Amino acid sequence: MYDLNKGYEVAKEFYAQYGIDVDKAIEICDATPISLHCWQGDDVAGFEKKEGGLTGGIQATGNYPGKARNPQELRADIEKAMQYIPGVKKVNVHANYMEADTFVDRNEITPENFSNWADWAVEKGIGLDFNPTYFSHPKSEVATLSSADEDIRKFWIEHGIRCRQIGEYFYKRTGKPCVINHWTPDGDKEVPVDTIGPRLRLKDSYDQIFEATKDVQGVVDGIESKVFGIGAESFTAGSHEFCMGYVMKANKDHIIMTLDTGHYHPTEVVSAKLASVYTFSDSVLLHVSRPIRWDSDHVVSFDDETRAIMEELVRLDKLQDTYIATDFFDASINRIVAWVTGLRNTRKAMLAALLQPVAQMKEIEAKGDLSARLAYKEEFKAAPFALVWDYYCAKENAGTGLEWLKEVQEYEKEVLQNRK
Ligand SMILES: C[C@H](O)[C@H](O)[C@@H](O)C(=O)CO
Ligand SMILES: [Mn+2]
Repeated sequence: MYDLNKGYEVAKEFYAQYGIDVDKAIEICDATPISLHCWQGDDVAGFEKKEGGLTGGIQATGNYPGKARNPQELRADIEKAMQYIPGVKKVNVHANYMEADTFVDRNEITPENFSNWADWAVEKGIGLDFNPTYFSHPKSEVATLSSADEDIRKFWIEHGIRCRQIGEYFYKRTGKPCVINHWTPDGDKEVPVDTIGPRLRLKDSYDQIFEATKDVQGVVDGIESKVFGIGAESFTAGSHEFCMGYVMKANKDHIIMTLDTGHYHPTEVVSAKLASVYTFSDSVLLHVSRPIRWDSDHVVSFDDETRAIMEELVRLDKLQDTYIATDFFDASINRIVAWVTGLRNTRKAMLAALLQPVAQMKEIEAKGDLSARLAYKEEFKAAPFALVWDYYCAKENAGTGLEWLKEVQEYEKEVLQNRK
């Protein structure tokens, strides 16, 4: 390993030329929570005592050995991954990761089914986020909250209500707000003749869920849209326009938009949407993913779009108002490597964005000096933030360079390979 302190001093000198306070950037980056999604650890399978695969138009492809088979293994793997991810973290749990000795259906889950998650989070001093699971269930085959079958719709409304109660339980146990993401895969292979009926029912279902739980405390609710899913290529009830309309009309602080980086047409980017949403909303839930040609949920990369999202949040001064969560599931590689890589890249993009002279660049733009604006933007693409990143990781004891990889590979040999 090279001399990290020396590297850090050089980087500080570089950034000082532009009036950038590197220590401050690290401090802000470190304090901004990222919510680690539990479902990378077992390919979205969950722990319900039932048979059946992943549905809802999403897919975890690959068959890499060693996935978590029970909640204890999953939490141990998450702990291992968190060791190598610097900064404040939360853990994002899906409703199908409930625990019980016997089968408990989705409309019957209670906080008790998540008490082990809460005990663990309290012990670790972390917050928990939550998600209703409106898929991988016989009653989700046609539709859930937008179903024309009133019994089915009621079943899922009850699931949504219970999820908000569990969110409040997480808040009360951890003392940290619980961010719930509401996503339903409801859609159609062909464009239906009636395109408004499912939306009116979906709206009514969300209204009923929020009305029945209006006294719930400490919960923030993201409404997530999607352009299409496998088997629902032509129509989704929860389209972007629907979800944006719902959030804006609800006009409630706790109901916000979820922007998932894989949920738009391939040429649309979330970085270009943030300012418009923030014109009308005070906060946003971000699902950081990496779509390759479709919502493939590849591991987050330190790529142009992830960097652009973080740059935009910093430039809008909205980093603190944005709930940042990861959402990907790669079953073709070591799942802990997937988590560590994706979350480190998310954090690294945040740090790189914080190491830019935003005030100066805004001033230059306001003066109309568009040539200088371009020169500044380009200059910071190759600025020495990696030296700051390495120093930060070392300071946080989160593994510098690829040190962490060796340790995860050892864990694979000692623990994951024994899982048959
Ligand atoms: C498993 C999650 O609920 C899911 O990834 C959701 O957030 C989503 O993005 C579906 O495409
Ligand atoms: Mn998502």
